[in-house]
Amino acid sequence: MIRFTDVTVTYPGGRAPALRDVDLEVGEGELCLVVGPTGSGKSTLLRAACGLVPHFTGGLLAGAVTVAGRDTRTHPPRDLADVVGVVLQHPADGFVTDSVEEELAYGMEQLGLAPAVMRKRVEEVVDLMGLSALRHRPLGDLSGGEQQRVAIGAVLAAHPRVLVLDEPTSALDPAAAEEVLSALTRLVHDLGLTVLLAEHRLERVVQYADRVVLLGPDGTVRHGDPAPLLADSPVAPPIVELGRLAGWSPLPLSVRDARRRAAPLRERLGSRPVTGPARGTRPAVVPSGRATAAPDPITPRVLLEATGVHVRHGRVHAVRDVSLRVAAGQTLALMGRNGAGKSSLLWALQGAAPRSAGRVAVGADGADPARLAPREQRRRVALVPQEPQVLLYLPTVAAECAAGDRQAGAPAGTTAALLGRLTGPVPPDAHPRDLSEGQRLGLVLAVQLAARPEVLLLDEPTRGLDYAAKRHLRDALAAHTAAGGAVVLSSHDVEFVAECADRVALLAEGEFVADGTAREVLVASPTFAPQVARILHPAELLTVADVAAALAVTA
Ligand SMILES: Nc1ncnc2c1ncn2[C@@H]1O[C@H](COP(=O)(O)OP(=O)(O)OP(=O)(O)O)[C@@H](O)[C@H]1O
Ligand SMILES: Nc1ncnc2c1ncn2[C@@H]1O[C@H](COP(=O)(O)OP(=O)(O)OP(=O)(O)O)[C@@H](O)[C@H]1O
Repeated sequence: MIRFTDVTVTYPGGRAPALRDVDLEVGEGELCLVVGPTGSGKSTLLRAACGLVPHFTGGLLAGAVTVAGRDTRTHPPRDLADVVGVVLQHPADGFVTDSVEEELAYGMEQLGLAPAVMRKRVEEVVDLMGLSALRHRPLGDLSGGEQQRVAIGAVLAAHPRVLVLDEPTSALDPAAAEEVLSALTRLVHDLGLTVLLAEHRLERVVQYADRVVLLGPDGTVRHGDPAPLLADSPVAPPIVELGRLAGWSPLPLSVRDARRRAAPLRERLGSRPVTGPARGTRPAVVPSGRATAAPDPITPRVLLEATGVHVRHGRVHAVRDVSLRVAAGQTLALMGRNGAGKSSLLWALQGAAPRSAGRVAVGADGADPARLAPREQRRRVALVPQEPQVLLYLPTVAAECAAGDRQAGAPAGTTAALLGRLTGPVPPDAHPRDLSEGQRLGLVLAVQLAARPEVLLLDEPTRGLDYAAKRHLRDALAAHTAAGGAVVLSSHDVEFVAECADRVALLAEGEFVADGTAREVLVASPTFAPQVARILHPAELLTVADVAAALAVTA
């Protein structure tokens, strides 16, 4: 269905090809998963499969790509629209209408389908993607995850034979991701849909894949059955890392298979009570209606305190009467369904979003961040938003890094060094617009980390980041809190939260419904438990590092 013949892609100004000598055939009815480190060329491969490379991105494509027998050199994307549906990394950029229902119908209108057919198909995707509560909403008002689901629904409504999806679950909560992936798998199995899908959170998708395409750092690819390919892959989900630690062969890729293999390991761990390191014993959420108590003298300095915060967007009450307190040294993760109010709360804490009620105080003098001068505000509380590119405005990576150093009063090279640690080498003369998703996020994170604000707020900070980059980010955040800062992050990435948060608070419909140590909240949750906790339950371990440490103790 999709064929790459000896394909090499070179971008203008690129020092090396982004893809090199790729030969690949994806058969009809196959779900093919594209994996690889940050910036390794996954999006380039996907864009080549639907003709966007080189027709829209520029650059040079040598070799040939055919989709359903059509050569992309002679068939630009508009000539492929009847067979290929595409959702790229920023679904909102692809929206062409104003409301959810219009967007679901738009692709079909372009194909000239009869109104009765369109009507029926809109109902089908509303059910398939769980969009009934959103169908009359304006697109501009949707949360990140809501947008992602609408974008996937809109391409499915046109009944493509091939679906190209770039990180389709990156903004989805774990339950929504599972629903969307099962729906896609049904279409693959029952209707022969062909799916080419790139994803960093392999723990979410690998069990659905028929085949994996693994990109190397030099643009070359290997492909084959998922388990043998992942056995020595540099990018591997926790289940594979655990399998490697336990010496399982062949590697199980689903939690169910791993649980079957893990009985001896559970027994070994079960010989004494095992829990991971105790982190985050200090509550962050202040129960509703209770005045926040004055911190006692041994409590670390409170850096941010919110009391009774309420955020409304028109008729939507996104955050309701939320109180929380974040102290120096603390990393608090906000989790919850798509649309639960996490981004709205983060913007309210930073001061940019209008609060309809409540108070936010930062720093020793308890100043409201919304009233501080920009420079002082940035020193006390900084936010990396869900769409981080909005903070980038200079023409090169080097210029952004230099501005970051200047703003932070940090020695020259500080921001660039942080960026290099997070995502590996990034060409300094590249335009930020031309970076891969993970490289661009890495750049914004580096600028904000270099500035060392007292409180760092991060909205979904792992999109586009591979496992190594996430470990570096975890270490950078740990260094930030060890130096007396605090971090509040919102994330659907349960594995990342398990690695780095000491406290987790769950939001539902704008209110806190749970607050506890990462272990208390994650281990017990059917939705938010990381892979290791699911496989080794009842041992209360969250990460592969926790398991290694527990085994060392039991040895
Ligand atoms: N339009 C462009 N012009 C120049 N270089 C580009 C362009 N798009 C991507 N690149 C470069 O090509 C390389 C591969 O980028 P690509 O976006 O395909 O990676 P990726 O594997 O999808 O990354 P991520 O995991 O961060 O999404 C990167 O080094 C990137 O900087
Ligand atoms: N500008 C807006 N106008 C109207 N409603 C909005 C606006 N922004 C957000 N909302 C709604 O407020 C609610 C909370 O949105 P928010 O973006 O805070 O959720 P979230 O928990 O961050 O979601 P996600 O996990 O999908 O990013 C959602 O129902 C969303 O549709």
